[in-house]
Amino acid sequence: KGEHRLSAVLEKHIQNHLSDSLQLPGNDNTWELFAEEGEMKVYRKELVEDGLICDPLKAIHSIKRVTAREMCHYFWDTDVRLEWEGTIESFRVLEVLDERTIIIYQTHKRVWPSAQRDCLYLSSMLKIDNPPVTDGGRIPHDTWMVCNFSVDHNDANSVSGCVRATVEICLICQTFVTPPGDNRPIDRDCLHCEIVYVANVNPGGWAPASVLRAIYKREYPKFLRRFTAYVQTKTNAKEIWF
Ligand SMILES: O=S(=O)(CCO)c1ccc(-c2ccc(C3CCCC3)c([C@@H]3C[C@@H]3c3ccccn3)c2)cc1
Repeated sequence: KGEHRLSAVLEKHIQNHLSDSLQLPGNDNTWELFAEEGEMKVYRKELVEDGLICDPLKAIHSIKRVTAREMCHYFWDTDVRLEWEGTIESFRVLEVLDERTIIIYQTHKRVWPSAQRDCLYLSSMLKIDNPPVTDGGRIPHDTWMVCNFSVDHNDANSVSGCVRATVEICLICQTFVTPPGDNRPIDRDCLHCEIVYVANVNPGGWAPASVLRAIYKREYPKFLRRFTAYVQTKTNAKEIWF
């Protein structure tokens, strides 16, 4: 695993997510369930910082026939980003820190009446070796994570007029395998992946609370629905990638 100038700060973000993002929101009453579709449950908290809506979001979901590595790979890999991400207008990889850690500058489609937003963040994908066992004590086959958090960078000649939003986002995925029994090979029907997606987005500048909360309410469930369906389709005919 490559060491780079941001390895230490990345490690801190990873440890924070492993300790708090894996806490399932159903267990405590601080999270409000605001969208539910089948296995997908989306929770939020109301949080205002300096007058800006920074509502933390946490989603849990169970996706059949895919592995944690496949989910994280397609979430992290910028080659396919525009195939599933519907809210970004453009993005550029500014720097490659190692084979699974990059720095991205992206602009989001403008949401009237607020100004257009851009984001500048480090994105890293990694395998968690000693996986934290979620409650219920079931043992995952393996655990992968993608961590996206805002950083500074000189080369981000930002699009004029954009307000810089800051993000702290994490996707943690665990593969569960139900052996088919009597020595049959494992196929995709034996797999499912349980994910926790957390997103803390600070819009970086004023926008009407009602507009932002409407965006969050619409965009997050849409993103989770669209992205998970994308990975199921993309991997369906492929060899299982643990
Ligand atoms: O999971 S990721 O890493 C995937 C890589 O793109 C990620 C997700 C979302 C954001 C994000 C950044 C800024 C804003 C702005 C727009 C107006 C004011 C806030 C939003 C708003 C919430 C809407 C949104 C929600 C879900 C998905 C996309 N958009 C979201 C960034 C990264």
